Amino acid sequence: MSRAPVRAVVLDIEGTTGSADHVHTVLFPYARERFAAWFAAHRGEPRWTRTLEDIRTTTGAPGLDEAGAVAALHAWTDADVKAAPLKALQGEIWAAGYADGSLHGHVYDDVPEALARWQAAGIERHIYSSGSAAAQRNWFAHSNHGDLTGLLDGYFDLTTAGPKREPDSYRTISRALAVPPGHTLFLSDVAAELDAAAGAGWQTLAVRRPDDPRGTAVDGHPVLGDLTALHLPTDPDHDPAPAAP
Ligand SMILES: CSCCC(=O)C(=O)COP(=O)(O)O
Ligand SMILES: [Mg+2]
Repeated sequence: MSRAPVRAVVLDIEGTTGSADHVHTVLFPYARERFAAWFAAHRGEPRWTRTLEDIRTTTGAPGLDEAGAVAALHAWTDADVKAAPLKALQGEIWAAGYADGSLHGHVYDDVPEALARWQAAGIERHIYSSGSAAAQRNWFAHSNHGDLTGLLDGYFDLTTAGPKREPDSYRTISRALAVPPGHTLFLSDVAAELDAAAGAGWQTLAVRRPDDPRGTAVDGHPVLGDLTALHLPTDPDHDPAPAAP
């Protein structure tokens, strides 16, 4: 069965466009070591109150104090829980690390060229990650290949789309993009995310990097080792920039 031409590519970060190892051994510890200092530095400010409230709501513990909130952040980090307050605070702490040059985002060598190829073909390019949209943007703005944000059209996260393993999240993105699901391609290293996207009617392809310790297979999905050979046919019936009426 032939597939509809792709009008939008949506890409995962960790394990797909960038190194999962870099996220887990560089970014996560960087934020983990700074949660307590962040609370101490911002005590009593509106963002301190808002963050504490968000953590209380997410943990279901209305009486949680600052020390309890830091403990929850540590526990979520250690278990890689995709909790929105954790992702927001990680993004804020990482931003300072990018700004002072102590952090960079890792992007695999084939990714900039693939994004540029799709851009030239008039195909939209969006990121969907559990990291906050601000964290995603900073990752690509401060990557090992320089500032790649000019190759990307937008960023979806837990707060704007929802969890990555639920088809409804992909339906939300489809509405935001105004691109039909069948014309949207999702690339990820995680079978459950690909299953959810397929459940929303999207096209899917798995990506498993050769350095991934989980091996090269992704349950039930055709797999690419990189994006070099992913040449997407353009849609002759679709003008990505229609003239104003
Ligand atoms: C640069 S965004 C940081 C990645 C992150 O925090 C994360 O949890 C990765 O989630 P993903 O959905 O990209 O697997
Ligand atoms: Mg991933």
